Amino acid sequence: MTNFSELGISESIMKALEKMGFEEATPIQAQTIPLGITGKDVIGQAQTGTGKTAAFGIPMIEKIDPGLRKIQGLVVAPTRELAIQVSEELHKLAKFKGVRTLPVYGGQHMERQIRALKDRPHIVVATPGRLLDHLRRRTIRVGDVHTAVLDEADEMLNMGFIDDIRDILKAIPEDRQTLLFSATMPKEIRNIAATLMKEPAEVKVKAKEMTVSNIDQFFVEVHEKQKFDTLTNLLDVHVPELAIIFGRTKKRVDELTDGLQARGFRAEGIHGDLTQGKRTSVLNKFKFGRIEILVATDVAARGLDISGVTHVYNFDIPQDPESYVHRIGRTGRAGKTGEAVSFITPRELPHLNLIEKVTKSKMKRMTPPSYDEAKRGQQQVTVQKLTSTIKNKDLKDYRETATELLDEYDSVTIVSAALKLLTKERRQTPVTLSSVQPVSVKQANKGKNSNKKFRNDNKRGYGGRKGKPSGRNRKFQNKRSNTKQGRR
Ligand SMILES: Nc1ncnc2c1ncn2[C@@H]1O[C@H](COP(=O)(O)OP(=O)(O)OP(=O)(O)O)[C@@H](O)[C@H]1O
Ligand SMILES: [Mg+2]
Repeated sequence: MTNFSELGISESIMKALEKMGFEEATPIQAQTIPLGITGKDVIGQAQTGTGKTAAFGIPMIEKIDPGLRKIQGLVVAPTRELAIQVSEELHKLAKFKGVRTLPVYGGQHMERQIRALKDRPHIVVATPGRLLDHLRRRTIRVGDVHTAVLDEADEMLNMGFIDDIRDILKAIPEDRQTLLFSATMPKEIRNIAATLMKEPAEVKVKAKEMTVSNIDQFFVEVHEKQKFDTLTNLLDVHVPELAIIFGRTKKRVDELTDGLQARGFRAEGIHGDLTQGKRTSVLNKFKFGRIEILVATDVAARGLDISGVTHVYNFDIPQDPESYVHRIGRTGRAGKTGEAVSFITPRELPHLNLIEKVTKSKMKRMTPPSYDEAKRGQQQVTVQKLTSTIKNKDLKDYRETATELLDEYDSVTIVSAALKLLTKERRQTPVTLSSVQPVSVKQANKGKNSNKKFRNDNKRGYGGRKGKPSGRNRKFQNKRSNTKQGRR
């Protein structure tokens, strides 16, 4: 581990790092911050949850002149929630320097956003579609931007976004510094990236596996029709602090959420068809623990940093290995441990092998718990509640009634009744989900080593926009008012 003081960071940021409780630099930070400060273009790749945000944020903030009230740093991120989060992290890092950051994303009121932009932030963190809208309307000026960052660069350069990103970068002065970061960087994307940069230094934090070792990875072989019961049994046995469950489509997410709620779980869904207000409120509820389960499409797969996520379930196995890496990376962050469980139908077993091969990691087979085991899991939760009440609560108001009860019934009967009352018995409400096609290796391999793979993703509502005009010369076209980027 490296001390931040060895990296040439100025005092105001050092103070911020101390306040944030960052004691030592992570490897990607140690390797890219000094390079970034020299002004070099950097492609940075390191596992999920290892602090890439500060790795690109610190060099960018170092170069900002707070006295110049112009946008000097621009970060582009694939989803709205990520833009908000990155902006918040940069704000924390930059506040003692007097550098102001602003997130700019689709689904937010345009007029309000324009007013906020007129307030002259130094750094803007934006989603591509909304950023292009502003560029076209000339409500954002990027002529003074000296540092451009693509967070989740491989996602941003996939076929759904590449033209937008090219247009955005073309609007920024050529002598800029460009920083690209992600946990995954398929070769074909890296080649595209290089065309947008000036002799980039490639920094890849060496790791045997693409996934972090502090995530325990499991798979459960399960027939499609048994998936839902298996999921609720697992949840009862694991008792996650916070869990994210990934489903393949928006409809699937809605159905899963309804089913989980019917069985008494505090779950809500997030996907691109919800209003931005709803998306924000669901995510906030999850962050603050008012719901325990977030059911999501891949809209929540990249970059989101929510502490307390102990479990990730791939209710549907993702199509591409990169998506697997990012999804499970929502747990096991900043050195914490986590558990990931992927549901695989028998026909999908070859796909599991493919993911393991590409990510160079192994998923251990997990035997799904039975309903009885799930019930015992729930009882254990009650027992814990009961014992902590015995230890910590003043029970004197209840003693007299308890003694009376003991005159009438034996103690085991009374305790059993109390346990029954306190235990969340899952109503065995039958839940039926619409059937989905299994993922096949053939399907997933189609377009491997070409960008078609990403085009397929976009058809699934994986980040691209519908009805998007194509062609490179459509710079800031007027027709593009209703942009839908980031909607999954
Ligand atoms: N040096 C550090 N010491 C302690 N915590 C850190 C350090 N750097 C970053 N963190 C914290 O670690 C968490 C993960 O950081 P971050 O979100 O930047 O990871 P990431 O590499 O971008 O992950 P992903 O690939 O999922 O986007 C955050 O909560 C961040 O505040
Ligand atoms: Mg990140």
